[in-house]
Formats: sequence, structure tokens, C-alpha cells
Amino acid sequence: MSSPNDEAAPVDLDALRAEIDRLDREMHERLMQRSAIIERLIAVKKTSQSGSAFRPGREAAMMKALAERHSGLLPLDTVESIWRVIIGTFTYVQAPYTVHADISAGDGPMRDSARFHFGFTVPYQPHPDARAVIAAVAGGRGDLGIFRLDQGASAGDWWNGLIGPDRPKVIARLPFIERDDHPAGTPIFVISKPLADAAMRDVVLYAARFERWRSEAAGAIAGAGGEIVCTTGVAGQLSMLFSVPGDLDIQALTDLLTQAGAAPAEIAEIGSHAARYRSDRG
Ligand SMILES: C=C(O[C@@H]1C=C(C(=O)O)C=C[C@H]1O)C(=O)O
Repeated sequence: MSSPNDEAAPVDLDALRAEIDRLDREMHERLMQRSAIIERLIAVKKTSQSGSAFRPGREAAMMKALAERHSGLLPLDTVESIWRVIIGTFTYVQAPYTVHADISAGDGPMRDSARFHFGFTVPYQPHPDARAVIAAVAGGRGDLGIFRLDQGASAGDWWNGLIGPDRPKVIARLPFIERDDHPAGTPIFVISKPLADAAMRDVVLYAARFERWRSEAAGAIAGAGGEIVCTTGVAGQLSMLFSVPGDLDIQALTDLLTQAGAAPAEIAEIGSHAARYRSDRG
């Protein structure tokens, strides 16, 4: 239907709107076709045994491909959020899950991140601190937990709850497409129960304690391509969460730190994720 303002070119406008209606029907049809594949995916991935359908490496690769092929007027923010909702929701349809969020540094950014990356169909459950989130994920079947990386020393060494073979582990770092001015750009870690064969190991995360720290050790981590994520003092020791590339094994890492004058008193892997990806095309 035409409105009074449209009268300059009614025929063209009707034709354009007909084209938009056709594209909308087609997009909806394609989404329904996409959902029809889910039952076969559940069977192939044996999702009902593991209780979890997440394939974080596949998701990272899909989001990178999306950013690389995107062009035109539609903002990357918009396509990224649409695909995050599609992927998060399709994963939910394969095996329902809740996103548990640590809101100790505020609910707003966590809720924005959860909604941007997982959509509104997936339930969002706020918790007062990291310990409660880790307990909820450990006690659930295929649930996820989210924490912000920039928590500051006052949050304590919350990552200790991830140490141990059966404890939840970091499976992703979000956003997958990093850029300045990202609309939900708070850097977050996603945890789940260990994903036996589905974990991505481009970047591996370690929790370590040091009786003595040296700036040379920070240089050694950076020199190896790693990153110190959070540090806090605990009982006279320095407790640290840091990442290094996955091809550096724990022995080589320990040797590297020891040579730099900071032999770890304890060191344990607490998860891993896909290589970070930055796009400046936002
Ligand atoms: C569909 C899959 O499962 C999940 C959902 C995806 C999607 O909807 O595209 C992608 C990765 C998985 O986290 C899959 O494994 O391919």
C-alpha cells in the first residue's frame, strides 16, 4: 500500500516493495530449510549423549568468513548480530542451554553480550560472582557461563574453579569479530563442561601461581605470542591467568618461565579457544 508521501513514484515503489517481500519470504524459507537440517545434525553429532552441541571452532570460522565476505551498506554490526542469533539459537534447538553470567562488574554489559552473541530465545541467568557461575555450569548439562576478562584484581583468582580435568573450561573468547566500537565489545570468556573432541586449541589458557615474579617472564609470555589476561595476589603469591599459542606445550612453557626467573609454583590448563580475529571493516 502507498502512503501520501510515496506518490511521486508509486509504480516504482510498489515494485521495490514487492521485491523486498519476495526477498523476505526467501530468507524466511531458507531459515526454515536451515532448521530442517538440525535433526540430522543431532544424530551425526551424537548431541543427546554429550548434552552439548557447541562447536566453537566452527562458529569462529563461520563468523570470520562472514566478516570477510561482507560488503555493502548493511553495517557489519547488523550481519554479525543476525548470525550470532541464528547460530546461538540453532545450537539451542539442538540441545537447550542457559547462559549464566557473572554480573559482579554490572549486569548491563553482560546482558548486552549474552543477547548479542546468543539471542533472546536462549535463557539468560545473572549470578553475583564467578564462583556461582562456575557452580551453575558444573551442575548443569550443557549450559554456558560468561565472564568479562577485564575484571581487575579485586575479583580474586576466580579462574581457580576451572582447574581439574572434570571442571568447566574456557571454550571461546567473544566477540569472534573484534574491532573498535563493537556494539557488544566487552571481551568475555565462555565456559562449558569440557568439550572432549570439539575444543579449539589455537590459544590455550593457563592458571599459574608464582612465589616470585619477574618482568622478564612477562616479556617471555609476550615474546611467545601470549597475553597476560588477569593477575591478583593470593596469600603472598601472584596468581595469574594467561594465554599462549596452542603449539607451546606446558613443559616448554614452564621451562620458558623458569628461564625468565619465574618458575611457576603451580600451573594448570583451564581451557582454550580459536585464534582471535580482528576486522577493521566495522
Ligand atoms: C550446526 C552446528 O552446531 C552448532 C550450530 C551452528 C550453526 O547453527 O551454524 C554452528 C556450530 C555449532 O555450534 C554444527 O556443528 O555445524
